[in-house]
Amino acid sequence: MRLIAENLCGERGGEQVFQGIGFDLGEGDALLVTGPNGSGKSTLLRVVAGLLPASGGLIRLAGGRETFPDAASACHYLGHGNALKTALSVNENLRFWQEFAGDPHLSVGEALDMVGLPQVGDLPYGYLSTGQRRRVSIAKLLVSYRPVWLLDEPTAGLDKASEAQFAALMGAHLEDGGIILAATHIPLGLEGVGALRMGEGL
Ligand SMILES: Nc1ncnc2c1ncn2[C@@H]1O[C@H](COP(=O)(O)OP(=O)(O)OP(=O)(O)O)[C@@H](O)[C@H]1O
Repeated sequence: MRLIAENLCGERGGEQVFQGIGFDLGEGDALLVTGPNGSGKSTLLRVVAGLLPASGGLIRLAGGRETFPDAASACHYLGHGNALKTALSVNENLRFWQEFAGDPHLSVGEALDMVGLPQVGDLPYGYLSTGQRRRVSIAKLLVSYRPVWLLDEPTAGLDKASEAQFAALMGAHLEDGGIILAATHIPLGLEGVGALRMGEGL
């Protein structure tokens, strides 16, 4: 399977934010999207996730169409917000997302182990610290299978140990043939990955 963007353009509030974006990512590939604030990194990820329409060009999958009818259906999207309910327990939140997304992968307990939070499942999500909340959000990537991970500043709020743990999870996803498209201001601890610089040439 490949994730391909061809001459992709995006806009916000009727204003062109980026244009002419192209990439071709195969199994095991990661692309880091960098650029100044407001250059369109989040907009690009939201277009790929199908949350915003492209204003030009296209995003498509090559291969894997029998399982995933379009690019968005092959993606997990980790945005700035964690999309978890403060009043529900951590387990309830993750069970919701597993049922909603389908394609169960790791169990909720296994996913919490993988993000180093084996003991918090029964706590209300709202009791957790900022970094712990981000780690639960990362666990969402693990409870259902999607080959493409779209990550918007995924390490925001993580301490150094959690950053390293997440780098290992991303590395394992790539080794398993996954694809990562990540917007970030800081290195994510992945080696040999591509780079896309936004905010130049508009
Ligand atoms: N909901 C919105 N309505 C209108 N304009 C928006 C909206 N969200 C973002 N924009 C504008 O779109 C442009 C790109 O924003 P975007 O969030 O994609 O940038 P970014 O590169 O991810 O920035 P940052 O590094 O600050 O996260 C900015 O000029 C921003 O003001």
